[in-house]
Amino acid sequence: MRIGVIGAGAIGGTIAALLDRAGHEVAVTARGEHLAAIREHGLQLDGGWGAHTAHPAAAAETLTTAPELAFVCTKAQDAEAAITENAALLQGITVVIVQNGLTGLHDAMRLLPHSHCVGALALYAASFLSPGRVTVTTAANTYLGAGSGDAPRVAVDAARILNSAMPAFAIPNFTGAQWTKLIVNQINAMPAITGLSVQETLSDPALRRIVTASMQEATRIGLARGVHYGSIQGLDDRILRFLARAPRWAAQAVPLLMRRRMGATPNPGSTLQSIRRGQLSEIDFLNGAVVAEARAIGRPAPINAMLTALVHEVEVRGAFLPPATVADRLRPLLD
Ligand SMILES: NC(=O)C1=CN([C@@H]2O[C@H](COP(=O)(O)OP(=O)(O)OC[C@H]3O[C@@H](n4cnc5c(N)ncnc54)[C@H](OP(=O)(O)O)[C@@H]3O)[C@@H](O)[C@H]2O)C=CC1
Ligand SMILES: CC(C)(CO)C(=O)C(=O)O
Repeated sequence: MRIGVIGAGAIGGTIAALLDRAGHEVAVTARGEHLAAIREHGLQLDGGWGAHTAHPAAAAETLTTAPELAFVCTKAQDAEAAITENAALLQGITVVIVQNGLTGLHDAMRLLPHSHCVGALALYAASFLSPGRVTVTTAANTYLGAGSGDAPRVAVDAARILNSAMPAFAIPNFTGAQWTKLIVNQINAMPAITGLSVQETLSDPALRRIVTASMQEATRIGLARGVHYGSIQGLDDRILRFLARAPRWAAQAVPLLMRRRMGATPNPGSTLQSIRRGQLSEIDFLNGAVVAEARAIGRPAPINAMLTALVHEVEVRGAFLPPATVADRLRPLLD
């Protein structure tokens, strides 16, 4: 099958390389040194799903061939430009938006009224730390769907094709699963602020306390918005309702579960990876989304607001903050 991957970074690069290994005809878009490296040496994947070098047709911005199925795998802030650039080629086909945050699928549907848009949540973790090279640090499922009911037929079909390359399944209540992933992504901010891996930040009691508090705050906002959390990554509506009201010492079981599922290979998280590359991060679509959802119902989300502000501070200063400084800055907000 002819498959296009728009934004072949950590997540898209993994999808592209594994679909190539499964025998599909893959074309990608990428930029700068990464694009040059893919053209010269191929797209090199290693880590959790083994090593493979793919040689996809690679271009900046616009796919070179019309795909029969496409994946959009940019960071949230780049998705609109990437989709618009490729809109003509995406008409009439299924387009899978692999993105954290709450708005990716909805925005794609608006931009591509003549395509079949499907959302996807990658539970695997991947690092794109040097041009042309992607490492899978945690191998795990990808879930596809749309809306709050059963998965639409196009999601089932797209999941079956992706599943030829990596574990992928269609799920019901995709909207609720996006919220569950937003709670999981509360672990992204601390590495971006401190420069440490996700595992290191969750192993530090003071930092874990903050992550637990931000997860609890985010979960309560979701519940106040009427969210029924979807079941992914060992979490579901029942566990997240527990997280929302549990004392913090008990609630930390959730970030500790995240750490255990991640395994031992250090995972910087996708937000820290952007910062290390000197790019603006996706934080406004992660902790920032919680602040926006809270504002919509006239509630504050001070911990998520502070974490968003600290990530922006690191983006501007170009220097990470020591864990003790982060703990001091958050202390007044923790009860
Ligand atoms: N990495 C991970 O482990 C996980 C990430 N996610 C989510 O998946 C999504 C993708 O993240 P990730 O793969 O880490 O991001 P990356 O930054 O690694 O990859 C995105 C790629 O898209 C490229 N890109 C952006 N805009 C365009 C464009 N207009 N044309 C061509 N290429 C473009 C970027 O180039 P450039 O670098 O030049 O901007 C980059 O190479 C995010 O929403 C993230 O939160 C979800 C689960 C795990
Ligand atoms: C869950 C996690 C941290 C896995 O890498 C992720 O989704 C991300 O990096 O954005």
